[in-house]
Amino acid sequence: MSVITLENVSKKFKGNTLFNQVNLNIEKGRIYGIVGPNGSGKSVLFKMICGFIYPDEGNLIVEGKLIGQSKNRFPNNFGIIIDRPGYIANKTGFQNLKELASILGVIDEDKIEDTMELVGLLPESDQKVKNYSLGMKQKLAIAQAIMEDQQVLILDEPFNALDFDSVKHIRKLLDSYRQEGRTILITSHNQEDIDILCDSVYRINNFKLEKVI
Ligand SMILES: Nc1ncnc2c1ncn2[C@@H]1O[C@H](COP(=O)(O)OP(=O)(O)OP(=O)(O)O)[C@@H](O)[C@H]1O
Repeated sequence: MSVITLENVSKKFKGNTLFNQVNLNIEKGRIYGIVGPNGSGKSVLFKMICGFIYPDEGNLIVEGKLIGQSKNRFPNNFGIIIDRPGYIANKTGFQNLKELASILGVIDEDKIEDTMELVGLLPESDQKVKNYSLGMKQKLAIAQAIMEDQQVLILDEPFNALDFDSVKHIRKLLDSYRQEGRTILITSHNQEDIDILCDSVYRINNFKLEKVI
């Protein structure tokens, strides 16, 4: 079953072409890797898929709905890491996640605590996010992306700043999500992450997505 479809999607910024007539089909229950050099458009691709920016041409269809129309500006139920999330620096990790969880109101405090433990953060810690290390901030980003059991995860560099054991742990977690039937898109500059996790890999090349695996 196709979860995300790109049909002839093109995108330019100030005359600089990033994507030209790109087609892509993302199937449920698989992990996809998007690779390419710095500045090739990986984050822009993810932002288009999430409805944060719109293609100049072409269609983006998520679960059968055309993204960008008034009622479907953003896909529902995506867990997203793109760029650095805007945390409230003076609050703890738990308080930040609680604020985010209050938007949809579908999870309780126990679920937030469980998710924090799952990614390797201490829910009861009174440490404010402004004093978090880079790796801890990354774990908090992962926690917000998964805490509501989001069925599609769009993860731009999810392993950034994580230590070796944490990388192994998060890889296992993503693998278990795939087995549950969730769909995951990741970028990584670490080829090992891509090789270990991904069922399909696409490289941005010549303004297209070239299938590598
Ligand atoms: N809102 C924007 N306005 C103008 N140019 C933009 C905008 N967003 C991205 N770009 C440009 O698009 C290009 C692709 O950026 P993008 O962040 O997608 O690269 P990337 O492949 O994710 O790179 P990296 O590997 O460094 O993370 C860059 O040249 C960037 O400057």
